[in-house]
Amino acid sequence: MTDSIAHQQQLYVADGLSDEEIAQQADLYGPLTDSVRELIEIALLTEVDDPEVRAAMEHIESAKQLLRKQMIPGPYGVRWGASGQKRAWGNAAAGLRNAIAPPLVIDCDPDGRASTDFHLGSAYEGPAGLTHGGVSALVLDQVLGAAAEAGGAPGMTGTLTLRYRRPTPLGALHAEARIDRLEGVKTIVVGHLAGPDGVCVEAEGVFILPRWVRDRNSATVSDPV
Ligand SMILES: CCCCCCCC/C=C\CCCCCCCC(=O)SCCNC(=O)CCNC(=O)[C@H](O)C(C)(C)COP(=O)(O)OP(=O)(O)OC[C@H]1O[C@@H](n2cnc3c(N)ncnc32)[C@H](O)[C@@H]1OP(=O)(O)O
Repeated sequence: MTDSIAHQQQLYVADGLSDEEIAQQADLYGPLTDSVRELIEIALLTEVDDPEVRAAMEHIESAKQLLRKQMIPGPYGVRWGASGQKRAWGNAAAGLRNAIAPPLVIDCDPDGRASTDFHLGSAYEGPAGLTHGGVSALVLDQVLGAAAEAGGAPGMTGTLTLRYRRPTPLGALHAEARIDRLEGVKTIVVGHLAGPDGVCVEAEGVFILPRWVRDRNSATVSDPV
């Protein structure tokens, strides 16, 4: 096994937190993330002058110093609490603690479907006034991956194919996906991203459970993990 796979495995952690402790953490850090996300948008659009910018930067510096006092070494990884509740809070598309994430709140169905209504602000701009194509890919990767996982056939993205049919506006958007078929260890998922005028991006993804997980799942209990 390579060092990078061993490192990756260590970032999937069962930390045994109770649902109550998880809710407390979500209540504490969720609003912090929302506030930082808002700050990104404000920093992008503000037109205040020199003194205000300098004063704001001093406040931001103080906040950074406060928050830096105690930190996990990072990255956040994926964690499970005592009840099996999963926290991918560092996830770039959906992480509760990631201010870069729009964030996506994804509804999942065990029949292998996932959907989300979300909002992209000015921070996700590509062409003038429109959503960046890479951000559309980020959203679709996550939603298609969530459908695969919801249907009990999770995996990492092996291939993601996109067709950008019409420009994607910023603002209120919708994405959805469903498992199309299983081919051995591959889960093929289809989906799309839509704006108010209809489908903007169509997607097909091939999700594959990595070999190291497949090997572990097929190991007997007496085998070392
Ligand atoms: C403790 C729990 C652990 C959980 C583990 C994770 C599950 C995730 C669960 C939930 C996710 C929720 C949502 C997330 C959404 C976002 C996802 C991302 O952003 S993922 C980041 C971007 N993707 C990568 O970085 C992949 C990098 N590539 C790899 O790691 C490998 O290449 C991988 C896993 C894709 C395939 O490696 P192999 O060693 O398992 O593959 P081989 O055994 O050689 O092939 C198996 C079959 O797959 C085909 N295949 C291999 N690579 C393919 C590819 N790139 N595209 C299409 N098919 C491929 C092969 O032809 C073969 O097919 P034939 O069985 O013969 O029909």
